[in-house]
Amino acid sequence: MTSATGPSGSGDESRLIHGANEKPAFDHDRAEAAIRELLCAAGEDPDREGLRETPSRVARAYQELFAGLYIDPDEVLDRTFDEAHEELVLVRDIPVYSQCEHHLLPFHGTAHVGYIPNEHGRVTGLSKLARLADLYAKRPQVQERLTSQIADALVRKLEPRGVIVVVEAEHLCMGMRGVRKAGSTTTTSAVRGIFRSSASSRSEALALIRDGR
Ligand SMILES: Nc1nc2c(ncn2[C@@H]2O[C@H](COP(=O)(O)OP(=O)(O)OP(=O)(O)O)[C@@H](O)[C@H]2O)c(=O)[nH]1
Ligand SMILES: [Zn+2]
Repeated sequence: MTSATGPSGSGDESRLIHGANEKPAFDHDRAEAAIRELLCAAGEDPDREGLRETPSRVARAYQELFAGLYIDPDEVLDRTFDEAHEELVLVRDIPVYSQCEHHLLPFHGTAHVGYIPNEHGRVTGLSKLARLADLYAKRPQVQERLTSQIADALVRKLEPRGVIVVVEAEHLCMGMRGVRKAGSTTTTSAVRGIFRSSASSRSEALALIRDGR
């Protein structure tokens, strides 16, 4: 298992998350022109009937696939509440669809996100863990950074005793091209706090992630 416990990588968000009056947006027209150009580069005729709408359609699709660039992760976790619970909270098998930033091809699989609340019992809604995974996935990504960004956002907002994130994914850039190892999967983990310092806490959480009991 690759352990992604380092800093959150090169995903500098300050470029994209501005103040409320200055919302950055996906440039649909520019993306559309780029896709048209790509089709031309491939020797296709972008004006033939089947392709006529394609540049605009692909631009809309990428707007959706990269939507996570324009959402502030801290806002997703803004609504926290106190609940007297100081044990593990774990959401398993969150489907993730992302794109590797090297080839802009999909990698997809599941994320498992767990944390132990701090002594005040600061927790967030379960759906927010899935929203967090989703928004970081909807960016040009590498799996290691996706994994640690989810963990670091939870550390920032919940100040929990520990966080564990495991992502298992198949990269189509390794399947449909290049080395052509379809079906191979990559597992990455990010552990923070008690899950980093205590091997037994980490093993317990990993067993729950693996078996669900
Ligand atoms: N660590 C990591 N590597 C990734 C991820 N997604 C894709 N890659 C790898 O990024 C690497 C890019 O390698 P390059 O040699 O620059 O590109 P390439 O010639 O297209 O490489 P091949 O895929 O081996 O054909 C490849 O080894 C991919 O498998 C990811 O999430 N994490
Ligand atoms: Zn790739």
